[in-house]
Amino acid sequence: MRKSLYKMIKLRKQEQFNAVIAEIKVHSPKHGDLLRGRSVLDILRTYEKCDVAGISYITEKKHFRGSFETFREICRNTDLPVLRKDFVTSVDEVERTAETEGSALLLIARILGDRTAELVDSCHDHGVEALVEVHSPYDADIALETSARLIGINNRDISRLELDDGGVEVTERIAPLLKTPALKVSESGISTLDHLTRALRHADAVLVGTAFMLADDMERRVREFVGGGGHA
Ligand SMILES: O=P(O)(O)OC[C@@H](O)[C@@H](O)c1c[nH]c2ccccc12
Repeated sequence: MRKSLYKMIKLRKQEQFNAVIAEIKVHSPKHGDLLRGRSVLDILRTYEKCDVAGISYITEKKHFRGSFETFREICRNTDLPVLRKDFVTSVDEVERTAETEGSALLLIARILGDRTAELVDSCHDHGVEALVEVHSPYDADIALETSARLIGINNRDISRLELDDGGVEVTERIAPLLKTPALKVSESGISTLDHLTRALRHADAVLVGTAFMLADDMERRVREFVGGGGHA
């Protein structure tokens, strides 16, 4: 059964956790190798222990060294919803995602422009949730024209392939423009608890990769971000 990332974000919020989508990021253009000898499944187990809302994995090969096979393996090995990140531009890729246990697919408004709505509909037709990613007021308008129930605000400029640091001020600027019942996810460049608090003032969830992958004590770092859930 495919799990819903949308529902899991809502559930974590109800449980008074911070809704955190944790990215298993194996490589980044800026930091190079982020696995540092660990396995993808080890990282998955750590994230699972920490009550995250979902898992994100980048299948793009060239810049992020991802693989579709690893995405499948992650999906097979967890009960959490899994988001596939890639630079998807075709219905074929939506269909390929729908053949896995994956929950959601990233669609980047900057890349898809006026085809965004069509691909969102195609996701929904295939039972896959769409997370439409925006970075500018122009992208926000595109996202609002779609039926997406999840909108990601990327704090980094994806066209610069992560060579910028990205700032939470992007979320602060764009989120108020998104007048929609869709859930908002602040993505990228969130590395401190201050960034987290600022992002969650405007967004329902955050998506964090690099800061977790670089942490000396990953489990501790993720728990700090997820917070107490009322049990602390
Ligand atoms: O590692 P960070 O700064 O925490 O960011 C994670 C995630 O948001 C980022 O990997 C990302 C956001 N949108 C993307 C699109 C493609 C590839 C990667 C991404």
